[in-house]
Amino acid sequence: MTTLNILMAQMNTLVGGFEGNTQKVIETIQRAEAEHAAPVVVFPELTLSGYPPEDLLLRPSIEIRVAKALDQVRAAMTGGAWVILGYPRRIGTALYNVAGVLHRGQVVAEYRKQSLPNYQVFDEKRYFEAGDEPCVVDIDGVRVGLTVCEDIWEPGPARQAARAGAELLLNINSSPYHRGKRGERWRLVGERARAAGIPIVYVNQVGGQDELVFDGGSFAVSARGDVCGAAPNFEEGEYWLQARRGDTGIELEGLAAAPPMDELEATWQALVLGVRDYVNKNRFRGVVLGLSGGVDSALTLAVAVEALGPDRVEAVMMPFRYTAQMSVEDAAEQSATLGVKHKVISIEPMYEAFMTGLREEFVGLEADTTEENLQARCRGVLLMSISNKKGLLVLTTGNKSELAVGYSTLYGDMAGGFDVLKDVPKTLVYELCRYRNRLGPCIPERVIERPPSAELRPDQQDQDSLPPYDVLDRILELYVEQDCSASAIIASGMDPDDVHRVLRLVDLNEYKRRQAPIGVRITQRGFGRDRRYPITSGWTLGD
Ligand SMILES: Nc1ncnc2c1ncn2[C@@H]1O[C@H](COP(=O)(O)OP(=O)(O)OC[C@H]2O[C@@H]([n+]3cccc(C(=O)O)c3)[C@H](O)[C@@H]2O)[C@@H](O)[C@H]1O
Ligand SMILES: Nc1ncnc2c1ncn2[C@@H]1O[C@H](COP(=O)(O)OP(=O)(O)OP(=O)(O)O)[C@@H](O)[C@H]1O
Ligand SMILES: NC(=O)CC[C@H](N)C(=O)O
Repeated sequence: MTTLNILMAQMNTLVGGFEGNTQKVIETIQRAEAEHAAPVVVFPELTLSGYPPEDLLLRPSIEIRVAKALDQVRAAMTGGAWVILGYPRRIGTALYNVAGVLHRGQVVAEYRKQSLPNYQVFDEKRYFEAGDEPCVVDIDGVRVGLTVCEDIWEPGPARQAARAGAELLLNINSSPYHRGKRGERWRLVGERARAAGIPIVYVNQVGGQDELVFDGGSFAVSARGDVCGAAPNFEEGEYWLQARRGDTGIELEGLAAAPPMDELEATWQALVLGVRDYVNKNRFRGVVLGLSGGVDSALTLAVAVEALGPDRVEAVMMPFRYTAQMSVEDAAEQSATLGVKHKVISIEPMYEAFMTGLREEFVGLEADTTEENLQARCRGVLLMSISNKKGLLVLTTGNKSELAVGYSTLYGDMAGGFDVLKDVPKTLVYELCRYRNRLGPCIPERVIERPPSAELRPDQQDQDSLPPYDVLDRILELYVEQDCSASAIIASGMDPDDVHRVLRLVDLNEYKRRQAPIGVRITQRGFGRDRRYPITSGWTLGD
């Protein structure tokens, strides 16, 4: 009876980092060969280039880099491993997203991805041509079919592989996280396995890449469609399973089930991994942020410390005349609890200096949001100066609800490099704060309990100018994530005035979002690559 020892290489690659990625691939193959004579080592989609390589795929030297990396892998294959590896491959004038099968130093087969995703954050038709053929390889007596990521989201390719004789399907992936995606994948791949009548091994990459977080969670599904084992989410690792020939076909076993993870924990992990990889892969020493005593910066600090450790995180409280004493105290308390460097710098002198400089310009003009924005801008200048001097990335703290309605100041609290909560609605910010505090002391309770305020004028509260956050977030979810019209949102029971006001703000503030830093995507519709609206537009608002 044939047994294949399959290694799921749930790897964290660096986009464009061919040398490092290749080295990791080689080390993984060598470790696998030390365990078994002829292991099947399965890597994620576009392993050598990382995913998504975007316009690096258009650079003339891409082929040379891929060829060099492949040569290095082939030369290092001194044992009996079968390696399934992802890379871009030019054939004639066309570029394909391929899964190559390497054995004894040779590329013995190449499968060309057939379904090219071109929606949400995906843009593969800009770069790749689609393949149209199945690829089935005999690996030690088992007929193994190959597919690449989006292929499994459509019914065709798995069935096609089974018709071509595949008894087992290996699907290599670069599948980013969004809330609920693990369940979606399990159901979908289960259906495909049942329909094709063969088991499927699904190998995903892990790690942060700009706004995307790949959550790993590689898994195996039986021909009946049942998940028969899963690797952990959000962790790089190598996980073995066995494929054996049973009475009714190939059976998968030996992969333990990773403990279930609820969606709040998964979201927390996604934010942490997103920040860690962005900071480390861009070689920052650490991060700095403005800590106000409010929930957004409190949660941002908590994520940063989990991602990087307290020694790489600095918090700066920058009080002004409207800052409550409670805010100063709470910020200091959280910094002390987490053990981060905490600095207090008053913005009074710079604010006064700016107002003095503007005095003549502003003669006869009423005080308005200009003065409020100036406070935020003084803070932005201080944080960016600290960033420049110390090589620390400035984390901004704006959440999805604020970014949606433009409730933030350009070149003020929007100044910075990475917005941790960019895709986290305010109501979820609160849930995440409570989740974090259940793990151990972190955010002072008072920060979570008090009504949110930007403290830009006396006694200001966010809810003075916006509907309550639960209402706001419901409207935003329907409009931004589910593409509902104003009338559909009103028909769902929301107040018409609230709906019109919020939708108008969302549409008007496209210009602001276009200048916002990137941040971790955790929903199916973030304010990043998957929402592209014109700024200059004559479209009737809200329809
Ligand atoms: N279409 C367009 N294309 C390009 N630029 C455009 C533009 N429309 C306006 N602008 C520019 O943008 C400026 C207006 O934007 P900006 O300067 O940001 O100021 P603005 O949006 O007018 O004011 C900021 C708002 O955010 C609130 N806020 C600020 C800070 C923190 C928080 C919080 O709670 O976290 C809330 C604050 O209370 C105020 O309501 C205009 O003066 C103009 O220069
Ligand atoms: N006194 C302050 N000291 C330090 N940073 C501040 C201060 N006030 C505002 N900031 C920075 O500007 C961001 C926007 O703050 P603001 O208070 O205006 O709104 P917010 O969205 O309610 O944020 P938070 O919940 O963190 O207060 C804060 O998250 C923080 O990074
Ligand atoms: N790289 C891909 O083909 C990813 C597309 C796929 N639908 C996913 O999100 O998992």
